[in-house]
Amino acid sequence: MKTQKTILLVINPIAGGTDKKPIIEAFKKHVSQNNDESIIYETTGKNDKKAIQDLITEKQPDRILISGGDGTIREVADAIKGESLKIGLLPSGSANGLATNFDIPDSLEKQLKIALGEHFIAMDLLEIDGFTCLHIADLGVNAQLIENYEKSEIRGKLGYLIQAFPTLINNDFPFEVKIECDDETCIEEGVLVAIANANKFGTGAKINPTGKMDDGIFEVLVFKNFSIKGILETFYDDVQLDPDFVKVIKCKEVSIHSKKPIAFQIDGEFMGEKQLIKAKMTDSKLTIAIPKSFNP
Ligand SMILES: Nc1ncnc2c1ncn2[C@@H]1O[C@H](COP(=O)(O)OP(=O)(O)OP(=O)(O)O)[C@@H](O)[C@H]1O
Repeated sequence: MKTQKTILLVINPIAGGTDKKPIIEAFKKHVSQNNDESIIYETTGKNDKKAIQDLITEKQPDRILISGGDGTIREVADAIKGESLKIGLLPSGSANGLATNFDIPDSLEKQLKIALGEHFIAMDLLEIDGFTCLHIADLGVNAQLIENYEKSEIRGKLGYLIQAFPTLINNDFPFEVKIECDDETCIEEGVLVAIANANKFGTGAKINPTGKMDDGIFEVLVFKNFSIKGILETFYDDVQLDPDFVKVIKCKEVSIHSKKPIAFQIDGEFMGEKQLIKAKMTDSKLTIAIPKSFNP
């Protein structure tokens, strides 16, 4: 009988622009302390999904730890779709929206204990226009902000704030959308339409306080007001879900139509300008090791 476990680390060497040696060393130490076997796969940015799938077939790992940003987690989620493999998170990207949602701590030692621990969530996975979405996608002001931020030189929250003002003065906002959900169709005007499985943006702002990540349902949120103060509070603080400010629709499938092309993003990645977006809840779940204190 196989008693020794095999733990695969998928690590993105360029994520967050940081040196990954300390992560690799700490990973090896923790795995060997448990008398388990460690395997390391460094992503290349080309054909990683296939390489990860081949490694899984060959080595049959018991768990996959992921060190990178949301892009690397999405790559692994796509590679293991339909399999019941457990994953753990060692966030090291410039954007770690999913880890922020699970309150994963900053300390690498604590991250490793959680990632190799026995407390899990079976997280819902959304499919939006053929792409996997882990936590939040949106149309409008936030996606525009991400595009402007990607083009700018200033990083971190300050970079977002500096970009916020020209973004908000953009003539495209507010915009009108037709939303066709499970059994509801409505026309709304807003500055941001979010499709949310999670509660928080990568900035930590709790935009969807009633959302649960394992309930088989997602929320469509329409932020209606064109108020700079309201929008900034939405990004950086917890929002009050005042129905005058935000409409919330719970559903399993949605089509969102806009008369004009509007900036769109999935999990912090700018996807271009879109007029039609189709999102649905999938049957796949992602089993993720999370802190014991996390209450989904
Ligand atoms: N060795 C590599 N060289 C160049 N790009 C890579 C490499 N490995 C992965 N990538 C790319 O890294 C991206 C994923 O990065 P991820 O989101 O995990 O980290 P990040 O630091 O948050 O990235 P970003 O700065 O784009 O937000 C993917 O586009 C992937 O193709």
